[in-house]
Amino acid sequence: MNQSRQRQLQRRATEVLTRDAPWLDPLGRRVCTALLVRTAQRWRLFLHPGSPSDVADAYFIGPAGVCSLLIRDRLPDEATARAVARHAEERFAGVRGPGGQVLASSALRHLVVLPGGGKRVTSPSPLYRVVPEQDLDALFRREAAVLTRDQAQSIAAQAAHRLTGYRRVEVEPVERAAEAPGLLDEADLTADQLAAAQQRPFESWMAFLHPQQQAVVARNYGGPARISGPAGTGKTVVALHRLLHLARRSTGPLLFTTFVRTLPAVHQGTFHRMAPEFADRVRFVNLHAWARDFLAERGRPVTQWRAQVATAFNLAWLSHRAALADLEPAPAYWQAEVDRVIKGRGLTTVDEYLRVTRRGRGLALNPAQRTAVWGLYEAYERHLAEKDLSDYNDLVAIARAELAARPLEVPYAAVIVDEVQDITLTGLRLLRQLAGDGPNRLLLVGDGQQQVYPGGWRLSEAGIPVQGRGAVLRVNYRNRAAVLDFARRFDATNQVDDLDGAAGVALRDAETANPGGRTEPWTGTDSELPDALTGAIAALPVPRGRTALITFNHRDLERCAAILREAGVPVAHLDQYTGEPEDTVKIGTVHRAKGLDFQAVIAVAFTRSGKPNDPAEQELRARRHLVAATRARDYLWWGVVTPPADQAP
Ligand SMILES: Nc1ncnc2c1ncn2[C@@H]1O[C@H](COP(=O)(O)OP(=O)(O)OP(=O)(O)O)[C@@H](O)[C@H]1O
Repeated sequence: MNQSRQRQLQRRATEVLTRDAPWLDPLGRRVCTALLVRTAQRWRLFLHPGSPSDVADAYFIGPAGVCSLLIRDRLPDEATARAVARHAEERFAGVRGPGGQVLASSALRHLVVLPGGGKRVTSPSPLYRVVPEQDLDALFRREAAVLTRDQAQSIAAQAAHRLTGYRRVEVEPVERAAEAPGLLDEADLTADQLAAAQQRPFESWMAFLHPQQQAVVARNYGGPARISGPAGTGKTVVALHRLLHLARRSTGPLLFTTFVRTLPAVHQGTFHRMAPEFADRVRFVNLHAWARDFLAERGRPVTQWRAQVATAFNLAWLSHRAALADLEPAPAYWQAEVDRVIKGRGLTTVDEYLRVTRRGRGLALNPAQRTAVWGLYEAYERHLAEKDLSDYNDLVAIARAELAARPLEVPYAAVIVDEVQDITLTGLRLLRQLAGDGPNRLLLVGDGQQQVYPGGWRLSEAGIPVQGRGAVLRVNYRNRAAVLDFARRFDATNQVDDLDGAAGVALRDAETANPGGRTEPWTGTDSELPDALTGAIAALPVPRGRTALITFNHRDLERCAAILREAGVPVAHLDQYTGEPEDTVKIGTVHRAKGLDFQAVIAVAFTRSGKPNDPAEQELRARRHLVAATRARDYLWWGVVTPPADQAP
């Protein structure tokens, strides 16, 4: 703000406060003057008259959200802080936004403003942030914005009716001159800034939620809980809001984890933008990395050599394939059997394997065949042991044993697991061990229909009872209607009974929130693909940087990436994606793209000649296709590459 304008506004603010808020002490007067100046730029300030009590001294509403302020010369006690937070939540509960949405409780910020000049104080309570008066400017920084100007105005208008006992104060704007860069004011939330925000995986922190989403965020669960719902219904959004809700109500560390290596960094970015004060308390990390770090800290580092682990399986396969020769599936099927069924379920004897229900595996195996598979597994284990190797399942098993022998010194206040459908049964057991049994400590979030790895389980098999504590979301906010319609065609069966018998919702039954959208199917041969793909990129209806190219295995990804590079299209691998905007097409397999959002998606599926797949493989493929298609918000280009006519099956 330029200096003469600033001085004029300050003069006006002093006059207004002398007239309308005579009760303010010197600190209150200084702080309120600084805030009042901003009301000329359509921030809103409400002051509570009289001596300090257990409600906020002021509410300040603008792009940085709804801030309740205690302006004091010392920190409040815990009871006062809690009463202030409760009062704020009650006053703003049910404030409406666009389309019947409600203000998320996480858009409320509780601040204690202390006099400047002293040394910096960290908040002793998770309920509020301490802001020295000289740091109030931080509220006006661009990065602090969680509301658009219109949203803030609408909330302030509703607050005026709800904040009985408060007085609204404001100053008249003075003529605008050139601004110092970096701070937010009236004209700052322009299309430019919103466009920048939209490049992030979430358009911004969702300040408004569906009433059902907000209820799930704030609910008190008596034990482990489960959020389910089809693609794009806001499960991750709810999980992140829940994380903030829990962070404000606890003091210990929190864990947000997934099976996928690349997702935590993206969600960490979103969470840190909204709640920087909790950056140090929440760990975002995938489950295997957590286990590896945990074991390293305990002086038991586990080194994994992926290529050598693959060799161990290949050697086992060579010596045992004859026993499975009558059965059709390729080695990858048997590798998944060992990985997801035998080791992933923690089976230790052949008898257990003979009895187990092999969920989602398609092919029925008789006892002799199961015994043969067990032989394959034992050979694999021998090859691993010979080279002192551990695979991912071993990592989980070693971490579980270590945790059982010596629990965490500082347990997690809560553990939130996203994309839970792809975690193995032993992974779930590890998470249960980590979270313990207390209420609100374990939240599992996911959708069985989007499982991209084979296998399946019931939560009860992991000893995680969620009956009565399951919530199902059903409004799809991500995909425009045309994209959603396209994705619904995939017959993706749910192999994960994630609600333990309670009825879930399939994508087919999801409600759509966004009309419009466009899809473009293409079918052709491999030799026609380069022209089709480069043509699709050239004709994208959205900026290239907001587009992802998704394939269903690495080989196909390499093929498509080579075509794009040849055509001079800059690409960036999803392995390195953190959600920050850049002008490259993001490329990756569906395993890396799951859980993410892109404005446009180009998906390329190769159909290959050979034996028809078994039903389990077909189901898995349908689920992967559904996941890829539902990554697109506005535009989906769906390419199917068929074999040349002389090689057709
Ligand atoms: N209440 C809401 N209002 C507007 N947009 C929303 C709302 N809830 C979620 N969204 C948007 O919908 C998209 C999908 O949200 P999110 O990724 O949380 O869904 P999800 O259920 O986890 O999806 P998936 O299972 O497909 O990964 C995001 O772009 C998010 O910003």
